[in-house]
Amino acid sequence: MSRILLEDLSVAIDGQQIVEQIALSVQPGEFVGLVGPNGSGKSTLLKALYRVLRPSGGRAWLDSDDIWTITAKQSAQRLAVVGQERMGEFDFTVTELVAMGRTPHKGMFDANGARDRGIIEDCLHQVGMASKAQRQFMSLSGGEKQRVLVARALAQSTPVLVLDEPTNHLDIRHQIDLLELIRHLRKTTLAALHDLNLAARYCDRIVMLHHGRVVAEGRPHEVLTQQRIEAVYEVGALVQLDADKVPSILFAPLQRAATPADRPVQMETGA
Ligand SMILES: Nc1ncnc2c1ncn2[C@@H]1O[C@H](COP(=O)(O)OP(=O)(O)OP(=O)(O)O)[C@@H](O)[C@H]1O
Repeated sequence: MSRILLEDLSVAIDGQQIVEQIALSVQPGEFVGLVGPNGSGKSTLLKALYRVLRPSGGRAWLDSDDIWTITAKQSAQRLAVVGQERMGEFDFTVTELVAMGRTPHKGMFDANGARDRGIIEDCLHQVGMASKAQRQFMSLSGGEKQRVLVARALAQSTPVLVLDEPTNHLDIRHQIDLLELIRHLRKTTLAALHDLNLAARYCDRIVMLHHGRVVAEGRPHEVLTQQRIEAVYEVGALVQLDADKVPSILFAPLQRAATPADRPVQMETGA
């Protein structure tokens, strides 16, 4: 089990601070959701963690190692990523692509052994893509591609997962399936998520960014309050807590939610 710790982490692009002095931890086996409006710095922060953008200040630790001081191979053995970048022009079958996840565990010329093949098959099953194992990746739908990229990350067999909008392109059933899977795996997971209701239901903790800074951190019901959502996202929000204190949120344009008559339409109970 591994722990992520960001200490005063800042990232600048072209001399402009994009995220500033981020303090954040993900404990072993914890699933932490990174939320915030468009442009708040979620991807930038994650890129500093998965070694695409070098921090301009502070440190990113993986247990007792600064993530920027270990080798790429060591990092890939410990931390798997589903980023927002799409694959280039090269085409592979689904199996070939997921097999790339095994690379950090092998020597340069090692072929996939029976154990690797078993892991690849298992990961494809986990994301519901086993039936398309022989398809060309480029021929898949957006959601199918996303699930294959998740399978590749799982095939890396790392204790840590870093996911940038992993539910991108997925229909609601596959969003739920994926978040159920991530929660069930109990890896140390930091994921940027846009859907606050799903983040509330599946994350152990939520960190909210705004203008490149952490504005709130804690359990979902502590972070996702009406006042905070309205201030940060500039939308009206009605927040209800269930018996387990899991928030569910109804949204509306801010000005329309200001008066009770204009609040979001009540959910029909069917009763
Ligand atoms: N290469 C770049 N050059 C200039 N500005 C950049 C670059 N990459 C990111 N930014 C800016 O940094 C800010 C944060 O971007 P980032 O992608 O981290 O936000 P985000 O929270 O992930 O947004 P979204 O929810 O839209 O994916 C944005 O204003 C973005 O325009």
